[in-house]
Amino acid sequence: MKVLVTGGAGYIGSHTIRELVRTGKHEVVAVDNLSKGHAAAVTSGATLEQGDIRDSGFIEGVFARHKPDAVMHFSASIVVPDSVRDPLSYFDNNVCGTVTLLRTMVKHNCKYFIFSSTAALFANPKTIPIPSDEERIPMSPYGDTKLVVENILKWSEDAYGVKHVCLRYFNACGADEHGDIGEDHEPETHLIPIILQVPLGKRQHVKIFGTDYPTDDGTAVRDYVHVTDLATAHIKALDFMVTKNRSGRFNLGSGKGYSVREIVEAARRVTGHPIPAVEEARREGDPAILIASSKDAEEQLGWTRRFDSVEKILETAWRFHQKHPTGMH
Ligand SMILES: NC(=O)c1ccc[n+]([C@@H]2O[C@H](COP(=O)([O-])OP(=O)(O)OC[C@H]3O[C@@H](n4cnc5c(N)ncnc54)[C@H](O)[C@@H]3O)[C@@H](O)[C@H]2O)c1
Ligand SMILES: O=c1ccn([C@@H]2O[C@H](COP(=O)(O)OP(=O)(O)O[C@H]3O[C@H](CO)[C@@H](O)[C@H](O)[C@H]3O)[C@@H](O)[C@H]2O)c(=O)[nH]1
Repeated sequence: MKVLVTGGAGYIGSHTIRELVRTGKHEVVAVDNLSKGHAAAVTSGATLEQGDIRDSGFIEGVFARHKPDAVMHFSASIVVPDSVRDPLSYFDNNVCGTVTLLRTMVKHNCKYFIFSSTAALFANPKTIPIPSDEERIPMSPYGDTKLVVENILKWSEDAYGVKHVCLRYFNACGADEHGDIGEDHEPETHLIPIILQVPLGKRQHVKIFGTDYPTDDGTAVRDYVHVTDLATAHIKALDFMVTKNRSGRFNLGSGKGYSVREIVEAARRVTGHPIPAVEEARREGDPAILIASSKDAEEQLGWTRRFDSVEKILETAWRFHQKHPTGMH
Protein backbone atom coordinates (compact mmCIF):
# COMPACT_ATOMS: atom_id res chain seq x y z
CA MET A 1 0.00 0.00 0.00
CA LYS A 2 0.99 3.64 -0.29
CA VAL A 3 1.15 5.03 3.23
CA LEU A 4 1.30 8.72 4.14
CA VAL A 5 3.01 9.26 7.50
CA THR A 6 2.48 12.68 9.12
CA GLY A 7 5.13 13.59 11.69
CA GLY A 8 7.37 11.13 9.84
CA ALA A 9 10.55 13.02 10.80
CA GLY A 10 9.65 12.82 14.51
CA TYR A 11 10.54 10.18 17.07
CA ILE A 12 7.80 7.54 16.74
CA GLY A 13 6.94 8.39 13.11
CA SER A 14 10.54 7.88 11.92
CA HIS A 15 10.75 4.49 13.66
CA THR A 16 7.44 3.44 12.09
CA ILE A 17 8.67 4.47 8.64
CA ARG A 18 11.77 2.36 9.26
CA GLU A 19 9.56 -0.70 9.97
CA LEU A 20 7.18 0.03 7.05
CA VAL A 21 10.13 0.18 4.63
CA ARG A 22 11.59 -2.99 6.19
CA THR A 23 8.44 -4.95 5.32
CA GLY A 24 9.20 -4.28 1.63
CA LYS A 25 5.43 -4.17 1.05
CA HIS A 26 4.67 -0.47 1.39
CA GLU A 27 5.53 2.75 -0.38
CA VAL A 28 6.00 5.52 2.18
CA VAL A 29 5.59 9.30 2.00
CA ALA A 30 6.54 11.29 5.11
CA VAL A 31 4.98 14.69 5.78
CA ASP A 32 6.59 16.94 8.39
CA ASN A 33 6.99 20.68 8.93
CA LEU A 34 10.31 19.97 10.71
CA SER A 35 9.23 22.17 13.64
CA LYS A 36 10.47 19.39 15.93
CA GLY A 37 11.53 16.52 13.68
CA HIS A 38 14.70 15.87 11.71
CA ALA A 39 14.90 15.25 7.97
CA ALA A 40 17.85 12.91 8.64
CA ALA A 41 15.55 10.63 10.66
CA VAL A 42 13.51 9.72 7.57
CA THR A 43 14.84 6.41 6.30
CA SER A 44 16.05 6.34 2.70
CA GLY A 45 13.39 4.56 0.70
CA ALA A 46 10.73 6.98 1.96
CA THR A 47 9.98 10.37 0.40
CA LEU A 48 9.82 13.48 2.63
CA GLU A 49 7.33 16.25 1.81
CA GLN A 50 8.11 19.27 3.99
CA GLY A 51 5.06 21.30 5.01
CA ASP A 52 2.36 21.84 7.58
CA ILE A 53 -0.76 19.66 7.76
CA ARG A 54 -2.84 22.74 8.64
CA ASP A 55 -1.96 24.20 5.21
CA SER A 56 -4.83 22.82 3.11
CA GLY A 57 -3.14 23.79 -0.21
CA PHE A 58 0.03 21.92 0.76
CA ILE A 59 -1.76 18.80 1.98
CA GLU A 60 -4.04 18.80 -1.09
CA GLY A 61 -0.92 18.84 -3.30
CA VAL A 62 0.58 15.93 -1.37
CA PHE A 63 -2.59 13.83 -1.82
CA ALA A 64 -2.85 14.76 -5.51
CA ARG A 65 0.80 13.80 -6.16
CA HIS A 66 1.02 10.62 -4.10
CA LYS A 67 -2.55 9.25 -3.89
CA PRO A 68 -2.05 7.45 -0.55
CA ASP A 69 -4.21 4.43 0.39
CA ALA A 70 -3.74 4.98 4.14
CA VAL A 71 -2.60 7.64 6.58
CA MET A 72 -0.64 7.18 9.81
CA HIS A 73 -1.05 10.41 11.73
CA PHE A 74 1.76 11.14 14.22
CA SER A 75 2.18 14.90 13.84
CA ALA A 76 1.11 16.83 16.93
CA SER A 77 2.30 19.13 19.67
CA ILE A 78 3.19 16.80 22.52
CA VAL A 79 4.34 18.56 25.72
CA VAL A 80 1.66 18.30 28.43
CA PRO A 81 2.67 21.36 30.56
CA ASP A 82 2.95 23.54 27.40
CA SER A 83 -0.61 22.55 26.54
CA VAL A 84 -1.76 23.85 29.94
CA ARG A 85 -0.02 27.19 29.30
CA ASP A 86 -1.22 27.55 25.68
CA PRO A 87 -4.25 25.29 25.01
CA LEU A 88 -5.34 27.16 21.86
CA SER A 89 -2.13 26.34 19.99
CA TYR A 90 -2.55 22.68 21.03
CA PHE A 91 -6.16 22.53 19.78
CA ASP A 92 -5.07 24.35 16.61
CA ASN A 93 -2.29 21.92 15.77
CA ASN A 94 -3.74 18.66 17.12
CA VAL A 95 -7.42 19.13 16.28
CA CYS A 96 -7.63 21.69 13.43
CA GLY A 97 -4.64 20.05 11.72
CA THR A 98 -6.33 16.65 11.93
CA VAL A 99 -9.60 18.05 10.54
CA THR A 100 -7.76 19.49 7.50
CA LEU A 101 -6.04 16.16 6.99
CA LEU A 102 -9.28 14.16 7.28
CA ARG A 103 -11.14 16.50 4.95
CA THR A 104 -8.44 16.00 2.30
CA MET A 105 -8.53 12.22 2.84
CA VAL A 106 -12.28 12.11 2.36
CA LYS A 107 -12.01 14.23 -0.80
CA HIS A 108 -9.41 11.82 -2.22
CA ASN A 109 -11.35 8.73 -1.13
CA CYS A 110 -8.55 7.54 1.18
CA LYS A 111 -10.26 5.26 3.74
CA TYR A 112 -7.73 4.08 6.31
CA PHE A 113 -6.44 6.16 9.20
CA ILE A 114 -4.18 5.26 12.14
CA PHE A 115 -4.06 7.80 14.94
CA SER A 116 -1.40 8.40 17.63
CA SER A 117 -3.48 8.59 20.77
CA THR A 118 -2.20 8.48 24.32
CA ALA A 119 -2.34 7.23 27.90
CA ALA A 120 -2.98 10.88 28.79
CA LEU A 121 -6.68 10.05 28.10
CA PHE A 122 -6.76 8.32 31.47
CA ALA A 123 -6.26 10.78 34.32
CA ASN A 124 -7.90 8.70 36.98
CA PRO A 125 -8.29 5.10 35.84
CA LYS A 126 -10.64 2.81 37.75
CA THR A 127 -8.88 -0.36 36.58
CA ILE A 128 -5.12 -0.99 36.46
CA PRO A 129 -3.72 -2.29 34.11
CA ILE A 130 -5.93 0.10 32.11
CA PRO A 131 -8.13 -1.69 29.54
CA SER A 132 -8.93 -0.12 26.14
CA ASP A 133 -12.55 0.48 27.18
CA GLU A 134 -11.64 2.47 30.33
CA GLU A 135 -13.54 5.75 30.60
CA ARG A 136 -11.59 8.52 28.86
CA ILE A 137 -11.09 11.48 31.21
CA PRO A 138 -8.06 13.55 30.23
CA MET A 139 -6.35 15.79 32.77
CA SER A 140 -4.68 18.23 30.35
CA PRO A 141 -5.50 20.15 27.16
CA TYR A 142 -3.02 17.83 25.38
CA GLY A 143 -5.00 14.74 26.44
CA ASP A 144 -8.24 16.49 25.55
CA THR A 145 -7.04 17.20 21.98
CA LYS A 146 -6.52 13.45 21.59
CA LEU A 147 -9.98 12.67 22.99
CA VAL A 148 -11.58 15.15 20.59
CA VAL A 149 -9.83 13.52 17.63
CA GLU A 150 -10.87 10.02 18.76
CA ASN A 151 -14.46 11.31 18.74
CA ILE A 152 -14.05 13.06 15.36
CA LEU A 153 -12.87 9.72 13.96
CA LYS A 154 -15.95 7.90 15.23
CA TRP A 155 -18.26 10.42 13.55
CA SER A 156 -16.14 10.40 10.38
CA GLU A 157 -16.50 6.64 10.13
CA ASP A 158 -20.29 6.94 10.42
CA ALA A 159 -20.48 9.78 7.88
CA TYR A 160 -17.70 9.05 5.36
CA GLY A 161 -16.74 5.42 6.00
CA VAL A 162 -13.19 6.24 7.17
CA LYS A 163 -11.88 3.14 8.97
CA HIS A 164 -9.56 4.08 11.81
CA VAL A 165 -7.44 2.63 14.57
CA CYS A 166 -6.55 4.74 17.61
CA LEU A 167 -3.36 3.49 19.23
CA ARG A 168 -2.92 4.81 22.77
CA TYR A 169 0.79 4.64 23.45
CA PHE A 170 1.88 4.62 27.06
CA ASN A 171 5.51 5.82 27.54
CA ALA A 172 7.33 5.45 24.23
CA CYS A 173 11.07 4.93 24.70
CA GLY A 174 14.22 3.29 23.35
CA ALA A 175 15.67 3.53 19.85
CA ASP A 176 16.09 1.49 16.69
CA GLU A 177 18.58 -1.31 17.42
CA HIS A 178 21.07 0.04 14.87
CA GLY A 179 21.41 3.22 16.94
CA ASP A 180 21.11 5.61 13.98
CA ILE A 181 17.68 7.02 14.84
CA GLY A 182 16.30 7.68 18.30
CA GLU A 183 14.59 10.16 20.58
CA ASP A 184 15.78 13.73 20.06
CA HIS A 185 13.34 16.38 21.27
CA GLU A 186 14.29 20.00 21.91
CA PRO A 187 13.64 20.76 24.69
CA GLU A 188 13.63 17.21 26.06
CA THR A 189 10.97 16.52 28.71
CA HIS A 190 10.85 12.71 28.74
CA LEU A 191 12.40 10.83 31.65
CA ILE A 192 14.71 8.33 29.91
CA PRO A 193 16.52 10.72 27.52
CA ILE A 194 16.85 13.21 30.40
CA ILE A 195 18.43 10.55 32.64
CA LEU A 196 20.88 9.61 29.87
CA GLN A 197 21.99 13.24 29.55
CA VAL A 198 23.76 12.78 32.93
CA PRO A 199 26.26 10.10 31.81
CA LEU A 200 26.63 12.04 28.54
CA GLY A 201 27.91 14.98 30.63
CA LYS A 202 25.06 17.32 29.61
CA ARG A 203 23.44 17.48 33.05
CA GLN A 204 24.76 17.16 36.62
CA HIS A 205 21.81 15.18 37.96
CA VAL A 206 18.27 14.03 37.22
CA LYS A 207 15.32 15.56 39.06
CA ILE A 208 12.75 13.17 40.50
CA PHE A 209 9.38 14.91 40.33
CA GLY A 210 7.35 13.81 43.37
CA THR A 211 8.25 11.34 46.11
CA ASP A 212 4.88 11.31 47.90
CA TYR A 213 2.79 9.34 45.39
CA PRO A 214 0.76 6.37 46.70
CA THR A 215 3.24 3.90 45.17
CA ASP A 216 5.77 1.48 46.73
CA ASP A 217 8.69 3.94 46.66
CA GLY A 218 6.66 7.18 46.50
CA THR A 219 7.60 8.01 42.87
CA ALA A 220 5.24 7.87 39.88
CA VAL A 221 4.81 4.60 38.00
CA ARG A 222 4.69 4.40 34.20
CA ASP A 223 4.55 1.71 31.53
CA TYR A 224 7.61 1.99 29.24
CA VAL A 225 7.14 0.50 25.77
CA HIS A 226 9.80 0.26 23.07
CA VAL A 227 9.35 2.51 20.04
CA THR A 228 10.03 -0.33 17.57
CA ASP A 229 7.29 -2.40 19.23
CA LEU A 230 4.97 0.60 18.80
CA ALA A 231 6.04 0.81 15.15
CA THR A 232 5.11 -2.83 14.49
CA ALA A 233 1.70 -2.22 16.12
CA HIS A 234 0.99 0.26 13.29
CA ILE A 235 1.69 -2.37 10.67
CA LYS A 236 -0.59 -4.83 12.49
CA ALA A 237 -3.27 -2.13 12.76
CA LEU A 238 -3.10 -1.47 9.02
CA ASP A 239 -3.55 -5.21 8.29
CA PHE A 240 -6.45 -5.31 10.77
CA MET A 241 -8.31 -2.42 9.12
CA VAL A 242 -7.79 -3.64 5.58
CA THR A 243 -8.42 -7.36 6.07
CA LYS A 244 -11.23 -7.07 8.62
CA ASN A 245 -12.64 -3.75 7.36
CA ARG A 246 -12.95 -2.66 10.98
CA SER A 247 -12.02 0.22 13.25
CA GLY A 248 -10.69 -0.04 16.82
CA ARG A 249 -9.05 1.58 19.83
CA PHE A 250 -6.15 -0.12 21.55
CA ASN A 251 -3.95 0.61 24.56
CA LEU A 252 -0.29 -0.20 23.93
CA GLY A 253 2.14 -0.84 26.75
CA SER A 254 4.15 -3.61 28.35
CA GLY A 255 1.66 -4.33 31.15
CA LYS A 256 4.41 -3.64 33.69
CA GLY A 257 4.92 -0.48 35.70
CA TYR A 258 8.24 1.01 36.77
CA SER A 259 8.69 3.85 39.23
CA VAL A 260 10.90 6.82 38.43
CA ARG A 261 13.43 5.55 40.98
CA GLU A 262 13.45 2.09 39.34
CA ILE A 263 14.16 3.64 35.94
CA VAL A 264 17.04 5.69 37.38
CA GLU A 265 18.43 2.50 39.01
CA ALA A 266 18.15 0.56 35.74
CA ALA A 267 19.93 3.39 33.87
CA ARG A 268 22.76 3.26 36.44
CA ARG A 269 23.17 -0.48 35.74
CA VAL A 270 23.09 -0.05 31.94
CA THR A 271 25.45 2.94 31.73
CA GLY A 272 27.73 2.13 34.69
CA HIS A 273 27.38 5.79 35.76
CA PRO A 274 26.24 6.77 39.30
CA ILE A 275 23.60 9.22 37.89
CA PRO A 276 22.92 11.46 40.90
CA ALA A 277 19.23 12.17 41.56
CA VAL A 278 17.66 15.15 43.33
CA GLU A 279 14.16 14.99 44.78
CA GLU A 280 11.74 17.73 43.70
CA ALA A 281 8.04 18.53 44.10
CA ARG A 282 5.49 16.77 41.87
CA ARG A 283 5.22 18.00 38.27
CA GLU A 284 1.80 19.50 37.62
CA GLY A 285 -0.66 17.21 35.86
CA ASP A 286 1.18 13.91 36.48
CA PRO A 287 -1.03 10.94 37.43
CA ALA A 288 0.42 8.51 40.02
CA ILE A 289 0.19 5.24 38.06
CA LEU A 290 -0.36 4.53 34.35
CA ILE A 291 -0.05 0.91 33.24
CA ALA A 292 -1.66 -0.44 30.07
CA SER A 293 -3.55 -3.60 29.46
CA SER A 294 -2.59 -4.45 25.87
CA LYS A 295 -4.82 -7.54 25.87
CA ASP A 296 -7.08 -6.17 23.09
CA ALA A 297 -4.11 -5.31 20.87
CA GLU A 298 -2.61 -8.75 21.45
CA GLU A 299 -5.86 -10.59 20.77
CA GLN A 300 -7.31 -8.51 17.95
CA LEU A 301 -4.21 -7.15 16.18
CA GLY A 302 -1.93 -10.11 16.99
CA TRP A 303 0.56 -7.60 18.46
CA THR A 304 3.61 -8.98 20.29
CA ARG A 305 6.54 -7.12 21.84
CA ARG A 306 10.21 -7.89 21.32
CA PHE A 307 11.52 -5.62 24.06
CA ASP A 308 10.20 -6.82 27.39
CA SER A 309 12.71 -5.50 29.89
CA VAL A 310 13.57 -1.90 30.72
CA GLU A 311 17.26 -2.81 30.59
CA LYS A 312 16.92 -3.87 26.93
CA ILE A 313 14.99 -0.67 26.19
CA LEU A 314 17.58 1.48 27.96
CA GLU A 315 20.43 -0.28 26.13
CA THR A 316 18.98 0.74 22.75
CA ALA A 317 18.45 4.34 23.90
CA TRP A 318 21.96 4.48 25.39
CA ARG A 319 23.47 3.16 22.12
CA PHE A 320 21.70 5.89 20.13
CA HIS A 321 22.70 8.70 22.51
CA GLN A 322 26.34 7.57 22.62
CA LYS A 323 26.45 7.53 18.80
CA HIS A 324 24.65 10.91 18.57
CA PRO A 325 25.68 12.93 21.64
CA THR A 326 24.41 16.14 19.98
CA GLY A 327 21.24 14.51 18.63
CA MET A 328 20.08 13.81 15.07
CA HIS A 329 21.97 16.89 13.82
N1 LIG B 1 6.41 10.13 22.89
C1 LIG B 1 5.47 9.54 23.64
O1 LIG B 1 5.77 8.95 24.69
C2 LIG B 1 4.03 9.55 23.19
C3 LIG B 1 3.09 8.90 23.99
C4 LIG B 1 1.75 8.90 23.58
C5 LIG B 1 1.38 9.49 22.39
N2 LIG B 1 2.31 10.13 21.63
C6 LIG B 1 1.86 10.73 20.36
O2 LIG B 1 2.64 10.16 19.31
C7 LIG B 1 2.84 11.10 18.27
C8 LIG B 1 4.31 11.21 17.95
O3 LIG B 1 5.03 11.58 19.12
P1 LIG B 1 6.62 11.81 19.06
O4 LIG B 1 7.15 11.56 20.42
O5 LIG B 1 7.17 11.07 17.90
O6 LIG B 1 6.65 13.38 18.78
P2 LIG B 1 7.69 14.20 17.87
O7 LIG B 1 7.57 15.64 18.29
O8 LIG B 1 9.03 13.57 17.89
O9 LIG B 1 7.07 14.03 16.41
C9 LIG B 1 6.02 14.82 15.92
C10 LIG B 1 6.43 15.33 14.54
O10 LIG B 1 5.34 16.07 13.99
C11 LIG B 1 5.85 17.22 13.34
N3 LIG B 1 4.76 18.20 13.34
C12 LIG B 1 4.17 18.79 14.40
N4 LIG B 1 3.16 19.58 13.99
C13 LIG B 1 3.10 19.48 12.63
C14 LIG B 1 2.27 20.05 11.64
N5 LIG B 1 1.31 20.92 11.95
N6 LIG B 1 2.49 19.72 10.34
C15 LIG B 1 3.48 18.86 10.00
N7 LIG B 1 4.31 18.29 10.90
C16 LIG B 1 4.12 18.59 12.21
C17 LIG B 1 7.07 17.64 14.16
O11 LIG B 1 8.02 18.40 13.41
C18 LIG B 1 7.63 16.27 14.58
O12 LIG B 1 8.59 15.80 13.65
C19 LIG B 1 2.21 12.41 18.75
O13 LIG B 1 0.93 12.52 18.18
C20 LIG B 1 2.11 12.22 20.26
O14 LIG B 1 1.03 12.96 20.79
C21 LIG B 1 3.62 10.16 22.00
O1 LIG C 1 13.15 14.94 34.56
C1 LIG C 1 12.16 14.23 34.80
C2 LIG C 1 11.20 13.89 33.79
C3 LIG C 1 10.12 13.10 34.16
N1 LIG C 1 9.99 12.67 35.44
C4 LIG C 1 8.84 11.81 35.80
O2 LIG C 1 8.93 10.63 35.02
C5 LIG C 1 7.62 10.15 34.71
C6 LIG C 1 7.51 9.99 33.19
O3 LIG C 1 7.55 11.30 32.62
P1 LIG C 1 7.68 11.58 31.04
O4 LIG C 1 8.81 10.80 30.49
O5 LIG C 1 7.67 13.05 30.84
O6 LIG C 1 6.36 10.95 30.45
P2 LIG C 1 4.84 11.23 30.83
O7 LIG C 1 4.62 12.51 31.51
O8 LIG C 1 4.36 10.00 31.54
O9 LIG C 1 4.13 11.46 29.41
C7 LIG C 1 4.57 10.85 28.21
O10 LIG C 1 3.79 9.77 28.02
C8 LIG C 1 2.42 10.06 27.80
C9 LIG C 1 1.70 8.76 27.70
O11 LIG C 1 1.81 8.12 28.96
C10 LIG C 1 2.30 10.84 26.50
O12 LIG C 1 0.97 11.09 26.20
C11 LIG C 1 3.05 12.09 26.63
O13 LIG C 1 3.05 12.73 25.36
C12 LIG C 1 4.46 11.81 27.04
O14 LIG C 1 5.07 13.04 27.39
C13 LIG C 1 6.62 11.19 35.28
O15 LIG C 1 6.19 10.73 36.54
C14 LIG C 1 7.49 12.43 35.48
O16 LIG C 1 7.07 13.26 36.54
C15 LIG C 1 10.91 12.98 36.42
O17 LIG C 1 10.77 12.59 37.58
N2 LIG C 1 11.98 13.75 36.06
